[in-house]
Amino acid sequence: MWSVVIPVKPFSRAKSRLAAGLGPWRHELAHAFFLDTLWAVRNTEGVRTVVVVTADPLAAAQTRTLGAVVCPDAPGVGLNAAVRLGAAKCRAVGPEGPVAVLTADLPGLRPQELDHVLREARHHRRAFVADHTGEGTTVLTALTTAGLAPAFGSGSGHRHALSGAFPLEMPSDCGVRLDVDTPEDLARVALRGVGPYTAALFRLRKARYPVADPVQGASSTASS
Ligand SMILES: Nc1nc2c(ncn2[C@@H]2O[C@H](COP(=O)(O)OP(=O)(O)OP(=O)(O)O)[C@@H](O)[C@H]2O)c(=O)[nH]1
Ligand SMILES: C=C(OP(=O)(O)O)C(=O)O
Repeated sequence: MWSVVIPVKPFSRAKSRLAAGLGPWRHELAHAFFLDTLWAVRNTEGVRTVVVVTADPLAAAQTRTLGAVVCPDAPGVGLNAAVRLGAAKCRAVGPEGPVAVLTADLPGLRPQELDHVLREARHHRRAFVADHTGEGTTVLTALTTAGLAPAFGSGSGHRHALSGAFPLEMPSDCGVRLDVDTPEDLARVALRGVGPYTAALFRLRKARYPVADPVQGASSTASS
């Protein structure tokens, strides 16, 4: 059984690369992306413990509501330190076992995809899934929490590979590789299909988002 760590920065500071195209709505999107990621993880067979590392009070409250464990983030220490805090929390709640770290911006993630990734990752001391560009990382796994050695950040896919993590091959258009950083990423994942929270937000705000509406399938256009 797997432990999963999901690091989540405060929604008010999230998705700066979406600012140009989406302005203040990016914070709502970051929130919906997190909920869809957490929902998919919680519905993945073989996942026992989910630890969300965050300083955001709303993310913390909804983490508890969805039956996951909150690990308070230390302000200003950055993503890799947050991942290490989450790994330590997994050890604390125990028992020690395999752990996967997922970014919280995977609104197209499907439980069966993550199940496949975790089954494959079982064969490797350390493994990762590159994002759809091949440059970043959306999932990092290790058979023990001490073995994670996270190196997230720009170009992390190459760093994880160079440090010995096995690259798990997944189609570039599957949800586990479709993290959303830019408006183009948002259009890509919207066309593929998003989880219930992001889909609901699209319907609510579809006049604001210049992307295909995953529910209607039509292209949303600003109506105001
Ligand atoms: N707990 C925690 N999570 C973080 C931190 N920095 C990034 N994350 C999370 O790590 C994942 C990747 O984040 P980034 O793509 O670097 O940041 P972002 O807010 O999604 O996008 P940008 O603002 O455009 O960089 C997301 O799930 C973030 O919420 C941090 O310092 N602490
Ligand atoms: C933190 C990462 O995500 P991004 O590239 O979206 O910053 C990463 O790929 O390691």
